[in-house]
Amino acid sequence: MDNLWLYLVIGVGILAVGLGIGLNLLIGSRRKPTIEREAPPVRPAPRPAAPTEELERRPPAQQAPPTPVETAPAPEAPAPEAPVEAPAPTVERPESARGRLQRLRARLARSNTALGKGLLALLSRGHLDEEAWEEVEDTLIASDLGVEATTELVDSLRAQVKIEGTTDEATVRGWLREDLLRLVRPEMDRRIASSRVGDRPAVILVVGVNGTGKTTTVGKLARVLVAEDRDVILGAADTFRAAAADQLETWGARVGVPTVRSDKDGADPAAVAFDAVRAGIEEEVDVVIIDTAGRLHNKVGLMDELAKVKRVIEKQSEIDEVLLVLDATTGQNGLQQARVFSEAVDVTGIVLTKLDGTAKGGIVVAVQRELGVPVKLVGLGEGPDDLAPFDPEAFVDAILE
Ligand SMILES: Nc1nc2c(ncn2[C@@H]2O[C@H](COP(=O)(O)OP(=O)(O)OP(=O)(O)O)[C@@H](O)[C@H]2O)c(=O)[nH]1
Repeated sequence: MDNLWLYLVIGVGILAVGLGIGLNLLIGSRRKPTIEREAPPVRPAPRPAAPTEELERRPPAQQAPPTPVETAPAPEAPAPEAPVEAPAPTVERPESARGRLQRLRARLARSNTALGKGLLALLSRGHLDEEAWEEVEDTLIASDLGVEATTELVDSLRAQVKIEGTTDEATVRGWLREDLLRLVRPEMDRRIASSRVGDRPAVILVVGVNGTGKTTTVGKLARVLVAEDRDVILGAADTFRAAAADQLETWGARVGVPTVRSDKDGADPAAVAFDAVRAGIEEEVDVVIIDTAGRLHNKVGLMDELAKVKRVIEKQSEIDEVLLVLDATTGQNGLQQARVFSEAVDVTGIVLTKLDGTAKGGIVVAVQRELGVPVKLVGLGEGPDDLAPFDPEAFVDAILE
């Protein structure tokens, strides 16, 4: 009988220990996945599968390899855990740069319809007296074409009307197209430096006052270049506005482009620009694009800072392109900004943003005359692919549509 009790006690003991171990295992296996499921680092995102060999050869700098995570075993049937590939973060393949302006032409036409239609209506009226010519002039001035270009255009039109003696709409449209195109200067070189120069990347510095769309433009430009199969690195040298680096990084991550930045508020922008160019050289990318601050305590401070950024970059590389971003809706203000910036840095190209929201397309001509450098890109909306290479013919056709 005593033995029976002893066996019973030992039996219950073994059962309890067994149950305890079993429970522990079960709870343990359920807890584990919550730790492992932590999101893998996604900064910066890898580039999308690219069709060219070049892209495969040169992954972007600081690219994090996909972190293997372990899947959680099904609770009902615990099975050995097998490592699997983390799902690749979605990286967008931006729209090709070619033909973007054609797609966006309707927007340009819509906002400049008053200019084109107004001019054509005036010019094909039949008898063109002084008052009518004055109206033509006013329409052109209102489009921000500038006095000089307006006078040239009106003189040319008057001469043609006098010689040909006709104001037939199709004929007038032809003259206008020719004259406007001449003013927009289709012969200017509008290519953007975006190919490696010897053994270093092309370096693009983007400048302009705050609010013109500078950071957005850098992000959109990265997309244009990625669509052209370029390897790009961004430099967030706008350290004045804390959120600018985050904004830029987000733009880059969407297309798998890394951003060199400082996490310190108010860090030295020249140092960030220097680091970005160094990363570009080390990673053998095609192009480094550097965003700069547009606001400082005063104009002199801003220009001094820009000049310093330029000097520091030039310690390791030439700057191949300085793009000045101007808001097309600001008219004379934009021209004034163009003057100030061109004194601090050699502007090589202009980006005119917000052309979708203004009838002042004439600013293209005015700003090119002011600086003697071409408009290379135009912003026609807030969408990620709403930045297009400037095409003089498509532009003039949109105005006269
Ligand atoms: N409609 C329209 N909006 C634009 C265009 N380009 C930029 N924007 C808008 O303009 C606003 C300002 O853009 P940002 O890129 O933040 O301006 P920023 O010049 O970098 O400003 P700071 O960083 O303060 O110097 C944003 O709301 C953009 O979406 C454009 O071509 N069309």
